[in-house]
Order: sequence, then C-alpha cells, then structure tokens
Amino acid sequence: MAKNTVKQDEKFTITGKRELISRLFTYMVPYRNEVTIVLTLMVLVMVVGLINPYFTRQAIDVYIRNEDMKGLALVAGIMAGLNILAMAASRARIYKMGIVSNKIVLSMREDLYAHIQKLSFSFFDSRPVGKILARVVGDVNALQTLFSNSVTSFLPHILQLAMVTVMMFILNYKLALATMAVMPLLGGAMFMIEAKARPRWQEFRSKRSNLNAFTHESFAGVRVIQGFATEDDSRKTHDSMVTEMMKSFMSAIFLNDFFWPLVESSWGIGSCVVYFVGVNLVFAGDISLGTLIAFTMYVSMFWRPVMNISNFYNTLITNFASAERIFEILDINPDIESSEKALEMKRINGSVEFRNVDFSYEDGIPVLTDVSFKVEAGESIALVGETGAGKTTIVNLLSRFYDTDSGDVLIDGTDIRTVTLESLRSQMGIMLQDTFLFAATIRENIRYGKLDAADEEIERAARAVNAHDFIMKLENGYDTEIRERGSRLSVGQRQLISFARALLADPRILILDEATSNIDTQTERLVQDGIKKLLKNRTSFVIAHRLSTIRDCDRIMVINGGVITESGTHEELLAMKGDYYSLYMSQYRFLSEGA
Ligand SMILES: Nc1ncnc2c1ncn2[C@@H]1O[C@H](COP(=O)(O)OP(=O)(O)OP(=O)(O)O)[C@@H](O)[C@H]1O
Repeated sequence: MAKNTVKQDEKFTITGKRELISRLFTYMVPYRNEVTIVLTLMVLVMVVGLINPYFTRQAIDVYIRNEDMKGLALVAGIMAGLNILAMAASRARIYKMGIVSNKIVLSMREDLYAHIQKLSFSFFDSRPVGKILARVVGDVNALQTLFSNSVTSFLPHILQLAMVTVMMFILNYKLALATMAVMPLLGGAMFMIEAKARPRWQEFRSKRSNLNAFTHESFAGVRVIQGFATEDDSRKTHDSMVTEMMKSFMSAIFLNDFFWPLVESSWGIGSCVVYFVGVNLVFAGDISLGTLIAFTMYVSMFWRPVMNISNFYNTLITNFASAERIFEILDINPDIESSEKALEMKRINGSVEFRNVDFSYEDGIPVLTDVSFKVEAGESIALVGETGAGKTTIVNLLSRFYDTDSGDVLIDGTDIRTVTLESLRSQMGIMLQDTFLFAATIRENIRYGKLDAADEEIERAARAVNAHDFIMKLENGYDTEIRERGSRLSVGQRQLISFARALLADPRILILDEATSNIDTQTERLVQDGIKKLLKNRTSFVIAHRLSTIRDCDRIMVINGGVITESGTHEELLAMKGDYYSLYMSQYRFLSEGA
C-alpha cells in the first residue's frame, strides 16, 4: 500500500460520474418507502403549483371577462384550499426528508467505521490517523447535504421540470421551444465547469485532510512540542497548511461561483425570447393574452427547477471528492482476513512454531529471513536483540497482524491462516509498551479483557497483579475516570491496570512488550511481581528490557538482523560468548538485577 505522510497530498483518481452516482444511490435503496412518501408529497405540491396558472387563465379569460363574480370567488376558494394543503404537504416532506438523509449518512458512517476496523495494520501504516478521521467525519458530513438535496431538490425538480415542459407544450409548442432555446448553451457551460472543478475540489479535500492529520498529530504530541519549546514552529507549519487549504478552496469555489450568474442570465435571456415570441403570437392572433400570461407563469416554474437542479449539480461537484474518498476506503480489502474456509480455533494449549518464515513490511527490505523455532506450550520466551532487529515483527506475525511472505506460523500444529482471526486473537493477550487505556473508568478498562466479567472477577485480577491497593486509594476506587489514554495515572499504574486486563482475559499465549520506563522502586517491584503472575502457566513471548524478566523466562531467543542467532538460558548464552554476551556486556550488565 502506498505510504502517505501528514504534509503529502493523497493521491486520487477521478471516478466515473455515473458509477459514483449509482453507488451513492444504493444507500437510498433501503429507504425507498420513505423516499416514495417524500416524492408523493412533493408531487402533490407540484400538481397544485401546476394547476394554479390554469385557474388563473380561467379566472381572467372566463370569469373576469364575463364579470362572473360568483365563479371568480369559487375559483379563488378552490385555489386557496389547494394551496393550504400544498403547504402542509411541503412541511411534512421537509421533516421526513431530514430524517431519511440523517439515516443514510448514519448507515454510511457505520459502514465506514466497521470497515476501517477490519482493515489490517498495513492500512494504518500507510496513512496518518488524522487523515482517516477526516474521511470518517468530514467527508461523510459533506455527503449529508448531498443526500438531502438529491431527494428534496434533484428528483422532485426533475419531475417538476418534466411536468412543466409537458404543460408548456400542451399550451403552446412554439413558446415552449422558445423557452428552451438557451438550454444547450447552459448545459455545455456546466459540463465545462464540472470538468475543471472536480480535480480542484479533490485537491481542497486533500489539503484539508493534511491539516486534519497535522492538527491531530500535534495535539497528540503536544507534550513533546511543549517540552522542546517548538510551539512557534508548529504554529508556522499549521498556518502555512491553512493558507494552502484556503488557496485550494478559493481556486475550486472560483469555478463554482460561475454557476449562479450562468443560470440567472440564461433565465433572463430565455424569458426575453419567450416575451418576444409571445407578443408576436398575441398580435398575430395565434394565442390569447390569458394564454401568454399563463405561459409566463410556467416559464418561471420551468426555470426554478432548472436553478435547483443546477444548484444540486453544483453540490454534487463539490462533494464528489468526498464520495470518492469514502468509496476508496470502502474498496480497500483487508490484507488479513479470515479465509472463507477458516475454522474456529478450539481452546489451544499454546505451542508455537515458526517454519522458515520470511517477512518484509516493504518490498525489497527484508525484516525476517528464514526464521524457524519451536516453543512448547507454557514456555516463556524472552526475545532480545538490538533495536530494529525484528522482535516486534515476530510477535506481529504470531498475532497475524501481518502475513508472512513465505513460511508458516503454527499454533498447536495448526497454520494460523486456516483459522478465524477472532478465534485466534481471542486466545492471545497482547500488551504493548505504550499501554493503551480508554477514557473510561478503571473498572471498564479492566473489563475490556473479558466483557462479561463480574465486578468480583475484576477485583480478583487487580489484586493478583498488585493493582488493587493503588486503585482503592483513588477518589472513586474502581469507578475513577482515568481520562484519555489514562493520562491521570503514572506509567507504572497504567501498566498494572493493563496487567489486570490481560489476566482477566486469561489468554493461552501472552505477548508482552515490556516497557523500559523509569518507575519508582516500589512500583517497579509491583510491576515485576505482576509480570511473573501473568507469565505463569501460559506460553509467553516477552520483548524483554529488564534483566530480571529475561532471567525469569524459560528461554532467551536472540534476534540479530532478522535472524535468530542464539537460543538458550541466560547462563548458557553467556557461556557461548556470542550475540547475547555482547548485548549483555553493552546493555543488560548495567542494569541492576532488580531493574
Ligand atoms: N510498520 C512498518 N513499516 C515498515 N517498516 C517497519 C514497520 N515496523 C517495523 N519496521 C522495520 O522493521 C524492522 C524491525 O522492526 P521491529 O519493530 O520488529 O524491531 P524491534 O526488534 O522490535 O525493535 P525495538 O526493540 O526497537 O522495538 C526495523 O528495521 C523497522 O524499521
């Protein structure tokens, strides 16, 4: 997947208009009943509008000319009644359409969210989170107007246009043709604007997405920015991105601004042509004055939908880019998914085997080469090696966050590609260095390990990993809100909570990327003790940074340059005087046994 960075515009392709519209249309299909009601209400309003001129002509040519006041009052009464009915229908239509367009956007947002959640790590590697957010939030919002306009403006106005056109031809075909004389010119001009405007709108959305990603990144990293006093630098980057976004917006809107004058002047020119032809026809005795007046009413009824359809077309052009950006994501298939024939993985014992595994994140840059090893169920393995050696990659493959390029990963002798992701991952506990806690209570954060756990189980898990005492000291105990990412807790406390969460999940295989943070000695002791309890009776892979953890593990595997070079106990490996010995001499030797 092509990589994209914060300041880099996303690449885009212009999708066929018809394809895009029909795809957007499919979102309306589930609401066809509601849409039908809306359209029926609109037709009612339209019919009333359409017969108004007929009544007017009747009133002028028949009742006023014959001074028939009774007849005139009757026509006026009927017209008033119908128009009140039309007003009520119009109100109901707006209300109903508001609900439908909101529901459509909601289902699109749900689809997108559910789809993105299934996407593989490689998708998230390929672009900043802020850009994904921009699509889920900003681009979907943009489509709401499009959907509500399409039903309230486009479909009814097309209908209205067709009906008015028929009425005009019935009334007088010469005047009808005169009205339409300017249409080809208007249509041509609009298509030209569209062709130029679409790439500009795409550019604007990309720039806005860049800004979103930058803002997201800089707020997430605000501690680093303030810590290094680089606020000015950040602000300058932000301002220049805002300027770029504004420029791209101005360039796109410049074209769209041509729409209104274009339609209005076509309306004006079209009306002049009608008057010119109409007056000549009246003088020639071809039509009555009432017919001309009635016709001029149709002329404005003809141009109003044209205006609205053009406006909709304008919105469409503006928002095509958003639709393209949403569909682009919906079209990405997860690299990693359960195969159709995948089976449920039964409760595992936890033996693991890597067989001749080759892997690279990016083509041509191998990270693991021909890695093979076997781990017995219940064995604890410390993975050690220089930074960038491939330790995290091994555990990423074991959890099937990525697939191997070649070779197999087996658990209890079963190739992990043949079982469902859910049944595989639900038996694994993964704890990363950067403990992720949600903005919720401590109880809810621990319960994440087992969603149906009772409060007692949660407490038992917390006690087992020594988290209970500090939790009870917080103002609301287990119900204390810990804010986003647990920012109100110390690093050690966050780790203890994540241990409780993992213990509650009771995975058969545990993956622990041990944090190297400097925490006070007392918490450190609690954390070490917590780790020991977690590792007990389960297969575990620890990317170890503490000498104490390394020694507590049953076996140490040394990774160097994407290859496992040594495997054995601390003493055995030291005696070999190989890679582990060098690592020990350069790194671990300086760490006290307790840290
Ligand atoms: N998502 C990724 N996309 C591209 N390359 C990656 C990605 N993740 C890791 N790498 C590269 O793969 C190599 C192995 O990385 P890995 O994270 O497995 O190392 P590690 O041994 O766990 O390092 P550390 O101890 O620093 O965490 C490194 O060269 C790294 O730059």
